[in-house]
Amino acid sequence: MLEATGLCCIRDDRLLFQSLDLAVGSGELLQIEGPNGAGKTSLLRILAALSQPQQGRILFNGEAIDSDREGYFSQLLYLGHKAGIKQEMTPLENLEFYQQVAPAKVDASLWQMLALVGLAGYEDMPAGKLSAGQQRRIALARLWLSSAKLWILDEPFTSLDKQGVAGLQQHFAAHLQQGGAIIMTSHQELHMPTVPVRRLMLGSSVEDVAGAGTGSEPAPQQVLVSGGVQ
Ligand SMILES: Nc1ncnc2c1ncn2[C@@H]1O[C@H](COP(=O)(O)OP(=O)(O)OP(=O)(O)O)[C@@H](O)[C@H]1O
Repeated sequence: MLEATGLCCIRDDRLLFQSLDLAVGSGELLQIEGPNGAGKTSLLRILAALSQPQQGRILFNGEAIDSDREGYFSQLLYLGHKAGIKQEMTPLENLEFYQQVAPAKVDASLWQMLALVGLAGYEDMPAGKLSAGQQRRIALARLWLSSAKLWILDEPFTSLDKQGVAGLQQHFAAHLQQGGAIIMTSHQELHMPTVPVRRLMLGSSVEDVAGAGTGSEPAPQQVLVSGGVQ
């Protein structure tokens, strides 16, 4: 579904990764791991076409993502690590807003959707007054509303309680079973026995770009590649 080759990312004069290849197919989950600052969010944003790599190319179903951005975005759901919700609006209004921006056919009502993500009873409270985990649940409701095939998720379990994590993992499994694909970062170990999880580890060492490619030192850091099925 998504295939990236030769990705290089420099941020703030630092080489975060280079020569990075990855691919995720229908029914697959790719977990991107690495210490703080390794470049996980930067990689996700590049894969979601929200920022540009210094080098490399990314294909979605064989087409460069830049060649048909609208087509790509219609198949993509990106959730950043911030909740990305409207604080002054209620959970229900937030979901109505999502539906307007990216209409998708859903069998359940928005009220049922909120109950599904554990927000029954909070439908009418301004989101800004809810806890971090409850706000996160509003954002995650998009995963139940969207018909996008590819999910790119930055730390989706942040602030969720045990039940929230378990419910989300179940929903991941259903999405994969229906032919979807997921690329996500998480510092958490996944407990999804029915799902083959591949892992990509970004390295910890970063190096000043000024020192890279001079021939005097090996290319800096990383790229332990995905592969092992847990
Ligand atoms: N737009 C930007 N401009 C300058 N530097 C940036 C930018 N985005 C990220 N960086 C830097 O790139 C490095 C990697 O950031 P990134 O957020 O990708 O790491 P991460 O692996 O997701 O970290 P964490 O686990 O802490 O969320 C950091 O040092 C950060 O300061």
